[in-house]
Amino acid sequence: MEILDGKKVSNDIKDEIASEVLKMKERGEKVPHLAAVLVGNDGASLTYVGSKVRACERIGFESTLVKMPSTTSEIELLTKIKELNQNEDIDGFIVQLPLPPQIDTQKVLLAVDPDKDVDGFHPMNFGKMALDMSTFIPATPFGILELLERYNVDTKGKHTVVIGRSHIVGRPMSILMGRKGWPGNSTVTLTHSHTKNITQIISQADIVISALGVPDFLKAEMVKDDAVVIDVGITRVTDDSNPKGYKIVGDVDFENVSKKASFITPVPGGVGPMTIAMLLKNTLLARERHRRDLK
Ligand SMILES: Nc1nc(=O)c2c([nH]1)NC[C@@H]1CN(c3ccc(C(=O)N[C@@H](CCC(=O)O)C(=O)O)cc3)C=[N+]21
Repeated sequence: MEILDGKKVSNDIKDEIASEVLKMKERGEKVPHLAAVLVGNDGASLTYVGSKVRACERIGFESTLVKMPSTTSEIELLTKIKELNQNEDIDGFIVQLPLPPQIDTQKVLLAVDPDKDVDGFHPMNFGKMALDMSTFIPATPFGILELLERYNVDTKGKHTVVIGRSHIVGRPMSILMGRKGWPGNSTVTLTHSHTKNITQIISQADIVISALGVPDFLKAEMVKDDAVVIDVGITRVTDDSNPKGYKIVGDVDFENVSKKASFITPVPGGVGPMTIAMLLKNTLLARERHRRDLK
């Protein structure tokens, strides 16, 4: 069994981006600028956005954190998005999800300028992704592809089973794994809460990507020998022995599944850190495109 070490690979990627930023500075160019909008003060969201801003600082990006109260109206958020769309200095921005219930998430995602949509959540970018056009690929699926690539995991002709059909992980992942090229050329089954005989389907998978959010869902008995197991789950559970008072657990019973798997991602230290690295990569891409457009 080999661990797909997202912590290490994400650090490699951040180093690569940092050296690109250095070259930009040497050429006297503007460095990439990422903005993040956080509505409300959900604990997990604060942690993630904080990690994104810290990562920007580490690699030499400019970053802006826009904090708005949980009582923010849809109009107020849409106005802020318009501002960010028009702000020439900002290359890319994200609106951290989930949003409070008074705000229609679909309206918000549609309002983001597709050229600044480094999350890849705008329908235009989602469509381009499905059609193999150059675009921003959502950071979590992008991170999983990058891990598979850097560890030379063979995906051609393999049966990939994706568990969960969320718009930000499961659905795009199912599309990406079936695309031409590598990592791709996989035969994909997208499973969800209405899937019949899900355990039987999972047992046939060469590659399992679990994006469910149910701790310990995936057990060793459910996976084939030598399966590749990607754990996208990130559930916080209380843990009094941890100074933070909680720990992060994935969907996979790592201790037992790892004995059977050929490759496996840990939680923490797997897909999570990759998500942040690929958001930065998309922001670098946005900066480069933006610069070319200005010429
Ligand atoms: N517009 C938007 N874009 C997102 O990309 C987005 C979002 N909204 N909403 C929430 C999810 C979740 N997400 C994570 C990012 C990093 C870790 C991460 O770094 N996890 C660490 C642990 C971090 C911890 O200690 O909490 C790890 O797995 O090792 C996890 C999850 C991005 N998301």
